[in-house]
Amino acid sequence: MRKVLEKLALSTFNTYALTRRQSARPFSTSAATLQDKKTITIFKTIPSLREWRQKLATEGRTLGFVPTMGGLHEGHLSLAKQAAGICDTVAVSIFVNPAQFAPHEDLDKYPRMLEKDLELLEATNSVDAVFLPTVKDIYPNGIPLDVEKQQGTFVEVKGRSHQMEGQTRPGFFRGVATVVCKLFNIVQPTHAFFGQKDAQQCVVLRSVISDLHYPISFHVGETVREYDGLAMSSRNRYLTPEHRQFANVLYRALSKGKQAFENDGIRDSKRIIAKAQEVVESESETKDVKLDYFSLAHPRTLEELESVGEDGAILSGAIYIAGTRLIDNMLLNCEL
Ligand SMILES: Nc1ncnc2c1ncn2[C@@H]1O[C@H](COP(=O)(O)OP(=O)(O)OP(=O)(O)O)[C@@H](O)[C@H]1O
Ligand SMILES: CC(C)(CO)[C@@H](O)C(=O)[O-]
Ligand code: BAL
Repeated sequence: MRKVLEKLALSTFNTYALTRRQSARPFSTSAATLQDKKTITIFKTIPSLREWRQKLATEGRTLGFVPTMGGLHEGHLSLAKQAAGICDTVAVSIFVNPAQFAPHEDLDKYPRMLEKDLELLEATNSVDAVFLPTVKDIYPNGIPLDVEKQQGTFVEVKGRSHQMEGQTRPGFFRGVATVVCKLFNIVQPTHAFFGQKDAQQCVVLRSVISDLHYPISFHVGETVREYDGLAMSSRNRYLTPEHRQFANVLYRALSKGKQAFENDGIRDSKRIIAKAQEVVESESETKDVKLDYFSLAHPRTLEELESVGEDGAILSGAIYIAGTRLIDNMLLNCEL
């Protein structure tokens, strides 16, 4: 893999077939298995990706797309595997999108580990193409983090972007919707895959697809969790071993809220949220945990609910553990 990446850095070509380390395979591996092994092609420019995409179109193949910001974990890999189960071909993008970070947020320290990411994707045997655009390609006008200074075209989803995550991160969904539209226009997938962990993002992007008439089927993958319930997230890497020990507090809190709904039949929003709050507040007294918000929202409009009705609800929250922001959610009798 290191050789491949060196080649990638040095070469002036646009696309690269990853050479498979066949010599590292067990002697007993059958010819059929080797033939079935996918070869990942890496695209670093928009024209090279478009050329590949056009060829797929002439062959009438479906294309599943998993946009990511890298720092990959099992959550991302599960989306790639889900895509491979549904689509003929799978593309993953890795692009740390400046437009979704506020000036005070963690753009600079966000995990960047391309070599490891490619190894993980290769091991899934689910991915055909990886797209690695540059910031200049995606934002030809530049992309200052201060929204007031930005130039060019941006996509806003009104009514779904200002609450929950959007209250603390006001420009966040504008940045997400904008980059995802750009990526959709470049990659032209037939199917797109997003994780339930980012529930509001799913609702916002489902609206984008429907409002802007993208001919793309939208799929949501279940949240993949660590052994103790902590939702996998690239930002979990920021946690020290000490903080990691209680980082599942948000999961425990949301589980209490969900239990109140499912086992005790409680429908009143304040009472469900109070159950979750109790858990975080009791730990905040002794540990470096701060609650940002809990929300009980309608699964499509994201309006805050007074009580859970027949459409169900998204119970979600965000906390800070020693300054690291973690989000999670549970679905009460609904789907995204
Ligand atoms: N635990 C998870 N289970 C399933 N999907 C996930 C999980 N974590 C992230 N995803 C999905 O992977 C895609 C790419 O997410 P992203 O690269 O931002 O990773 P992340 O782990 O969510 O990082 P962050 O720390 O920025 O929240 C998104 O659709 C996201 O919802
Ligand atoms: C969808 C996304 C890749 C857009 O940058 C990002 O918000 C993410 O990884 O969830
Ligand atoms: N998965 C969401 C990416 C972000 O927090 O920027």
